[in-house]
Amino acid sequence: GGLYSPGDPLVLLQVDTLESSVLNSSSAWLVEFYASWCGHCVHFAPTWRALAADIQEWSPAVNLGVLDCADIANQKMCGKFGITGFPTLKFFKAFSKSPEDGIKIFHPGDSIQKLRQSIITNLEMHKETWPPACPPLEPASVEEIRGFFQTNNVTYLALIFETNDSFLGREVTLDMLQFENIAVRRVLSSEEELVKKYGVTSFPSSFLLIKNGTFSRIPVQMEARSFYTHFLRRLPGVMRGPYAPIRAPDISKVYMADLESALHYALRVEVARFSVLTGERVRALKDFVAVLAKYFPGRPFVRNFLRSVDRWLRNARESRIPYSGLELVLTGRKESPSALPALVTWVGCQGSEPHFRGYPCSLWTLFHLLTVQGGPDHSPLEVLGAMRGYVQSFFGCRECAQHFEGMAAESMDKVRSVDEAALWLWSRHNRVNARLAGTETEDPQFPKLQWPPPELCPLCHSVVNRRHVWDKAAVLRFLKAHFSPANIFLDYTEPERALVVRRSREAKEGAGEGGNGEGEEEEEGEERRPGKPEGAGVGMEAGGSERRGFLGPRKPSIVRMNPKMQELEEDIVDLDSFSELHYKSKALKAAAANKGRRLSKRDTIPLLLADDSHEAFDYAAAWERLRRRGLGSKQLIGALEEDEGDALRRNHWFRMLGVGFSRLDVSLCIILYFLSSMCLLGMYTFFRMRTRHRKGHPGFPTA
Ligand SMILES: Cc1cc2nc3c(=O)[nH]c(=O)nc-3n(C[C@H](O)[C@H](O)[C@H](O)COP(=O)(O)OP(=O)(O)OC[C@H]3O[C@@H](n4cnc5c(N)ncnc54)[C@H](O)[C@@H]3O)c2cc1C
Repeated sequence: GGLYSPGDPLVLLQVDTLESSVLNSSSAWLVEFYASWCGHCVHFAPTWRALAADIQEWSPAVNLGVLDCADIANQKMCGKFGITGFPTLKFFKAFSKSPEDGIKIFHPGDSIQKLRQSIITNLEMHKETWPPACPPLEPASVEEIRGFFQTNNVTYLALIFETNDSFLGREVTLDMLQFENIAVRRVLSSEEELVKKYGVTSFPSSFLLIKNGTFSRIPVQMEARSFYTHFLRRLPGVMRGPYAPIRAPDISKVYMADLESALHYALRVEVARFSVLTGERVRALKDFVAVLAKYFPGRPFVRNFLRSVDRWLRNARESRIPYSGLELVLTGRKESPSALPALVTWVGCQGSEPHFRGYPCSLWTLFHLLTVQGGPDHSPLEVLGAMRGYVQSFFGCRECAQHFEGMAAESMDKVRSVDEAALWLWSRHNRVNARLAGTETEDPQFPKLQWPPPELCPLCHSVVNRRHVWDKAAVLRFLKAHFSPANIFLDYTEPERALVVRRSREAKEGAGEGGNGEGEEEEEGEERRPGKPEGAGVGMEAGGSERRGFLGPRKPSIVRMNPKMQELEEDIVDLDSFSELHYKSKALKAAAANKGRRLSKRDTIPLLLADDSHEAFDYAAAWERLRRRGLGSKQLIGALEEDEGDALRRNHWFRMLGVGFSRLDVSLCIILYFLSSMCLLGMYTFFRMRTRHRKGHPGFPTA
């Protein structure tokens, strides 16, 4: 294997990603071309890795990458980039046009500091093609500082006074690139007016100017990069800007990034575990993709892509499909290859630790979403059946699959309408939530609640005889609104433009294959595409970290444990437990809103694209570990699974709802209108009577 791994904070380039990454990029790139067998490269790797960690905050002004020229697949590409010895470091200015534009940096033996400085020197060589994300690095003038707060919308300006040969100011400027509400400028010791104005006597030293006109010396133990950076990042109001952050997600939204990541993970990781798909798995995959193609309310190019995969699968009549064939369709040149992201990005499903939430959360979200997309005339079991098949055939958590299959076998076939299907899944998911509340799989910052909590849907909850009862009609309305396309937000999705560029590049690479393939069948593509396509790994998983169980205190489940009561009424919790739920959901909201944890885009987990399973983060294994440790809530499972959902017992409601919500809404409006008129009438009568009464008692004091 290569000298670097996906856990390193640099980009592992390959034959098919090198050019698309470093050419025409809005970032500058510094790439190490190495050979894994070369001793110098082995010695140099720790330096390069450390440099990558040291300047990772400089992205996206500049990115660091590596390419292993010893990999046969990359050899030609290394030739194209003029690599003759190893390691070779090449700097590509932003918007470089061709491989020849790479500037060789001749000192691979240099220290990290030297390399860092070399990056700055090269960044400064940009003229009209300055990388858009890179702040100005040139020394500030008196005029610029004088009008700074008039022309820049920031609260703070840090001035770093230094001699001409110092890199400190520029390093701190780049270190602060991802932070908003602050700017950093270097001021040269030769800039006498400013030096005098701030009374600077030693270099380097630095001053913090605030928008309100005040300024003070930055109080640091040492006039050094890390001290400045540490101080500046903690100023009130300074926060990560648009380049890095995934801010605390809003629990009332559904995020497309989660859904697209689920598609990617399901199709390119979970299904990829099987080198050949046969029998049930073929059927399950076909059903899954068919409902995606039909109902996934994605961006148009993603929908096109899903339709083309669906067409391909429908045409594959054999009872065995080698994954390699499907993979060509998923990454193949004509089939919108980049419609699926190459990374998973969890937004609404991001956990407070990498081993929490993520994929299973996104899978639930995806299926809830799909259940509410169909109209009343659609087959009620279409989506649920596809989910059942997918979970049974592919979901890596085998214990989850077993439980889910248990629930499905018990009552899924009693579902009679699309609305019932949505409610069935909602109620079964809540059972799972109840079972898992307080166990090791629960993210302490996202407690497993009975969902939707009152903050999200007050009307879904009511209290009868001091017991909490769901209003299922309201729940259904809520599900339809929450999982409607209008509530899906595109934050942190890869913009279509970037994907289109990648697509057209891949189309160019597949020269000779005219047409865009929309509406065409693709079987002939199988034999022709050379090389190993992206995503070829089997059974690989995201992230470098192992899934750890959270061994926090066991929280009480909110579902009442009395099995007798459950026989009568599902979805009823007692009121005390319900307050607990309420409290928990408050905590959740607080966690989401002000916990102060801003999730970083770097938390985005790059997928291992080779079969690097030793580092792989394997949900199945993790679940197995948890299982062996014992979830401690088996009794609850038993109790819960005994009880049969009563979603189907209130059929008259569904029939009534089946008429359509608009009519229901209109009736509600009329009732409300009537009630408010009655209220007004009542008030009118009351005041009239009072006036008459007063008239009769003139001595009564007036207010
Ligand atoms: C089919 C399936 C079976 C599973 N079985 C197990 C198991 O047996 N053991 C185990 O340890 N883990 C199981 N998991 C994983 C577990 O359910 C969670 O997905 C995981 O722990 C992550 O939890 P989470 O906090 O992100 O929320 P999740 O429970 O994954 O929920 C994801 C999102 O869906 C929404 N949501 C929550 N509840 C509902 C609801 N009732 N209706 C509609 N939307 C809702 C919320 O917005 C929530 O953030 C299963 C997952 C799936 C997909």
